[in-house]
Amino acid sequence: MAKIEAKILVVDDDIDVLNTARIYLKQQFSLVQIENDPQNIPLHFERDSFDVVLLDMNFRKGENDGSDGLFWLNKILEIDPNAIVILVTAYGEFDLAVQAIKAGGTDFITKPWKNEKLYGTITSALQLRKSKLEVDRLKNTQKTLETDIDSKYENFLGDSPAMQQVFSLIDKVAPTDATVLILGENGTGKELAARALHKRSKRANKVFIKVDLGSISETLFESELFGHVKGAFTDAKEDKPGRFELASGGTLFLDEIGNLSLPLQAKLLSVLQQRKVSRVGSNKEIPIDIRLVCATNMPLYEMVDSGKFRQDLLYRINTVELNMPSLSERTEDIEILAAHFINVFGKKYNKDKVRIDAATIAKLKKYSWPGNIRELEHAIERAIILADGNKLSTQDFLLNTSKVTESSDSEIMNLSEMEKRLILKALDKHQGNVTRAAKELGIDRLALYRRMQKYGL
Ligand SMILES: Nc1ncnc2c1ncn2[C@@H]1O[C@H](COP(=O)(O)OP(=O)(O)OP(=O)(O)O)[C@@H](O)[C@H]1O
Repeated sequence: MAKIEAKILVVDDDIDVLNTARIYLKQQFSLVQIENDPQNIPLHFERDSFDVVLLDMNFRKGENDGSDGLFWLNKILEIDPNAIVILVTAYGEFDLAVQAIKAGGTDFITKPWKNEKLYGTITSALQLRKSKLEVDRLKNTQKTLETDIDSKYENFLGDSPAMQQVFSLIDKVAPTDATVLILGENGTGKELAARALHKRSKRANKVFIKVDLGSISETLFESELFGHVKGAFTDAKEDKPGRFELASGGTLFLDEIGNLSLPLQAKLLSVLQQRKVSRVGSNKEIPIDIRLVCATNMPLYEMVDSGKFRQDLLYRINTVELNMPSLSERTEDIEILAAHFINVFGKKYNKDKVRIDAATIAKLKKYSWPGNIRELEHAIERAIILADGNKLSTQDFLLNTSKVTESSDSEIMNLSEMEKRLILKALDKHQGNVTRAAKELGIDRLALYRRMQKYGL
């Protein structure tokens, strides 16, 4: 039988006990070290890390108050707060065992032990060790992601009156636990706004969990959001918490909420009303403490009128509404946004001397930007890649603006007409290939499909 990959340290002043333990444990686990002087414990930890420490509670002969064991237990936990320590007590020392567990010990075993009992205790302790390390890893990942995102939030830009209104509303609402519904077209910064709300809330030090409801299938919805227990369905190999549980204490951001089908809307509503979830396959109710932020680019109020979105759900999620202006409503921000993206992509592509001239900015301001800031971001990235010298000029932007801008000067064309023409042009250019047309327009495929539907294309 293959040995279990684990490092074990056994500390006991009785050499016979140590040798017996070593002979048995070496057959089961990949690395076993023994030590008869607890003073050497820090040395062992300097040289190695251990998954499980088996620690005798009474070192000095004749002493059995366990104070030595408790001392060394504390020392080990000081060195490695994730250490898993199994205390070894004499038969009948239950009070001592309880004291040790309260002090941070994981489990205890009485001497003399049966090998199977020792094996069982160590293997379940190893599971705990694995989970602790995984939690640590996730915490670190979260921290790294947050540092990334923090720097992004610093760059939530906009001098226009429309954006100043957005910032002022975020400042007012963020410190409350009010549910916020963010409405706006694709690429207008809805996710940035949701993260800004979290960053400025009392929950800023807790997690921010995003769920893209547009990409979760009907079958996976419950398991993804509410979690499942092992065996609840064929693929449920182990217990898994849902996003609601993971977000507890923090903020849950439900993106694309307008894409939820009516049956899923009912399920979501019920959880929001009860503020409790049950994992799939379990009846146990888990209370959830989340700040909810939702976003969509769909016309939710019209959808309520046409019976596609539940009114009661809308009222649960729209305590405060935040409307993200489209880029065409705030063309005065194009200059600072362009400067910002030129800075970002200039660094990325080692072209940090690249500048843009006033004529090109003027041209960018005339364009309708159906994909909003995301489209501007992509357009600048592409222009920087294509630019030959250090100056971005109109030719570096493949915006299909020629016809649109010229005609928009001479005839009155509303935004929808412009958008429709741009979509047609992009589809035409890519022989009907929606993925490529969407990429060119700087929006995602789903967004393009929705717009094609809207214009009956
Ligand atoms: N005000 C802003 N300042 C700087 N960058 C912005 C701003 N708004 C959006 N962006 C950038 O534009 C891109 C799209 O933003 P975001 O993902 O927040 O939009 P969204 O409305 O959530 O999009 P979608 O509806 O497609 O999910 C991101 O890269 C974001 O960093």
